[in-house]
Amino acid sequence: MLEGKPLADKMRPESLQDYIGQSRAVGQETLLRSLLETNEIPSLILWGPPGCGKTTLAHIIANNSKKHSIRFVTLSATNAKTNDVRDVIKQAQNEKSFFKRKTILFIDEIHRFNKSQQDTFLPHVECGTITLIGATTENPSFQVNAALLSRCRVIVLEKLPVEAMVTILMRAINSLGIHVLDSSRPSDPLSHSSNSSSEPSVFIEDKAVDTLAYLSDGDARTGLNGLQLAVLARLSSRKMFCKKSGQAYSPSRVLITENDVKEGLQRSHILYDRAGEEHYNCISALHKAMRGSDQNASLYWLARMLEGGEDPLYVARRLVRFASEDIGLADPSALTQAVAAYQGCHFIGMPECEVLLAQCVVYFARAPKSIEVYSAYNNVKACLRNHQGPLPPVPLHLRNAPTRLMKDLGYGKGYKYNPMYSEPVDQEYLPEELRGADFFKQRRC
Ligand SMILES: Nc1ncnc2c1ncn2[C@@H]1O[C@H](COP(=O)(O)OP(=O)(O)OP(=O)(O)O)[C@@H](O)[C@H]1O
Repeated sequence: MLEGKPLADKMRPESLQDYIGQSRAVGQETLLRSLLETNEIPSLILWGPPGCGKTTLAHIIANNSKKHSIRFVTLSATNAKTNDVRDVIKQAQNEKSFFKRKTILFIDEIHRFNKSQQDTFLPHVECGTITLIGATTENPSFQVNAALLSRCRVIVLEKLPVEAMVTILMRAINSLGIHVLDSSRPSDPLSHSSNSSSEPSVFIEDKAVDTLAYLSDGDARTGLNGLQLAVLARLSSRKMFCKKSGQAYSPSRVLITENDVKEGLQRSHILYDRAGEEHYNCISALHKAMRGSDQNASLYWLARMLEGGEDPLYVARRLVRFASEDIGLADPSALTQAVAAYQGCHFIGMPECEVLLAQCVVYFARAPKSIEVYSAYNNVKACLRNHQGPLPPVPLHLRNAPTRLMKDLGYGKGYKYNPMYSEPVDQEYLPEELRGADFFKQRRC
């Protein structure tokens, strides 16, 4: 059972009965549930974080539709070309006109198709030649053509909660024949049960299951792969031990501990809590390392986040902020670099975009730093916050006077239009009571 395909693939549910959680999207009372049960599948966009069950839900729909002789075709936007899409559409047209058979087209990672590729489906979804099911981890409002989006029902799938993760892991644990040890009743697992088969009995601590469920951060694939690696690592270390000590490898009992699952997770997915504290700790460490001009530490914290599955756009957004907050006018092109890195990440996604972020992070670590604008702006904000009473009015000479009445009220009166003067113009731009304020030197409010 542990050899060959990843455990996550082997455990993929075949029907809605085994599909855990996501009750808001496909619970008993939902519209989608009734549509699926009556096999009235509308075009759908399944939107949710990695490993929450988008592909699985599409597979369940596929199983259902095959029973009703509906064709189900899958394409992945990461490698499909526009021609592949055209072929599928042509085939769907033939099936519809000659055999009256419907086609459901599932496109994984639909956000990776550009807008014109997405346009290819539009008329065929509209006239019912294909029912489109797209899966995406990205917000479809930005990633899917508005016209296509308006013809699809968007189903939002959520990160799987810890309890759902425990259920999914327990299903795998049971199907692998692993025994769960109850930590409230400590006993030696090696004397737990007799074992007459040629396979070793595998035990897992209950707290190891909880830890795995918690650290998988709502991603069932990560959890199942972590479990698989922990079991395989334990079994092979047992074999190694027997080999080294010259003992014959005999059927025995193997215990998977909390540490084993942590190690298993670390291998499949660097231990990193994307939603929790670790996320904020790492981004803060990256920011401080760049501020301190330490290029090695900057790269290290970047890699910790990306290898741990962090959203590259989250990091890129922080870089945009850093460019102005910490580098500012000491190197104004830093902001251009950051925005370009953000757009690049947006275009190509992970893993290709990692080097864009690395380039930007090293550039920032090496760049001269200035907080001049950042501090001055903070001084202005403090000035506004601390102001007592009503804020001063905009001086009349600085006001625009688009109407006669405004002119009559003195708007714009006495304003000196700078391009008309060859000498520096003596003119006040701050309200009267702030005259002489210098936010760049110190607060004066
Ligand atoms: N709701 C669920 N119930 C039971 N098992 C699930 C569920 N969601 C995911 N799984 C398990 O996790 C594995 C990965 O899920 P799936 O491929 O559906 O994720 P996904 O949302 O399509 O992720 P990605 O965006 O990374 O492709 C599945 O093979 C299945 O074993």
